[in-house]
Amino acid sequence: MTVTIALPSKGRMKEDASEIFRRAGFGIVSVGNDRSYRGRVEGRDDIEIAFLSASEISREIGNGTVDFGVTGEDLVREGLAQADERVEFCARLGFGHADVVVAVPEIWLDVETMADLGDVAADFRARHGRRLTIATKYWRLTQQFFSGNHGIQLYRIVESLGATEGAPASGSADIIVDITSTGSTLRANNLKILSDGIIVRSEACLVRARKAGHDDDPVVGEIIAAVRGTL
Ligand SMILES: Nc1ncnc2c1ncn2[C@@H]1O[C@H](COP(=O)(O)OP(=O)(O)OP(=O)(O)O)[C@@H](O)[C@H]1O
Ligand SMILES: O=P(O)(O)OC[C@H]1O[C@H](OP(=O)(O)OP(=O)(O)O)[C@H](O)[C@@H]1O
Repeated sequence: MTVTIALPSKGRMKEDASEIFRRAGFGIVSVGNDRSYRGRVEGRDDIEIAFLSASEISREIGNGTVDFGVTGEDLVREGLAQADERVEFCARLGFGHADVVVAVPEIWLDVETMADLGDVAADFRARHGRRLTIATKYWRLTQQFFSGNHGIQLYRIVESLGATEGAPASGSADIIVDITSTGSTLRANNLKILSDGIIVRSEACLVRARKAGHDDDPVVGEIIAAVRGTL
């Protein structure tokens, strides 16, 4: 069987992902020209490389079109329901660190925790005539965290595909759920992270699609061991 590995084709994780595989002994080359979305491993005809965006990689691992991928844990958990049943996080790769967090305006002095936010959400309609609104592109993670983990049901998600941190100041939402790494975008927008408001501490991971054939495939085990050996 040929094992397919999906690697980021662009963006912040591209170079680091290829470098991990090079250190693991898998030298990756593009097939065709530099802009090609297919690659191979030097000296190996049993491994194929697919270059995709980080978010596409989580989807393709989820539906089993590829065997392995390198992408952020946040994207896998957002993209797939019951992620741990469908994929295995084989290794945390030490780059692409970012946290998915709940952040509220700094001037909400009485709101430091999710419990405080639950109180605000419960009173919000009586005070403002509408539900608390959350700007995010992380729908699934937000619903799981608010409704599942914290029993907060009274809120509305407004989809934000960019400049999410600007939503509270512009009035398009009250609070946000978004990714942060240095924290400077949150600070610049006068937002603070709730003390128990970290939803996922993400980094780039080697992720495997759980497929029946993998148990008997020595190449699958070889790839996991070689990548772990670089860390
Ligand atoms: N400062 C950061 N901002 C956003 N994402 C970051 C940051 N640092 C690390 N990441 C991680 O990078 C991944 C997103 O990477 P990138 O933006 O390159 O891909 P993408 O979402 O697939 O791109 P596109 O939306 O253009 O398809 C996520 O897993 C995220 O956690
Ligand atoms: O905590 P910080 O270090 O400030 O990083 C967080 C910011 O970085 C990302 O945006 P970026 O401009 O990198 O691009 P993106 O929205 O395309 O991911 C992300 O969406 C946040 O807005």
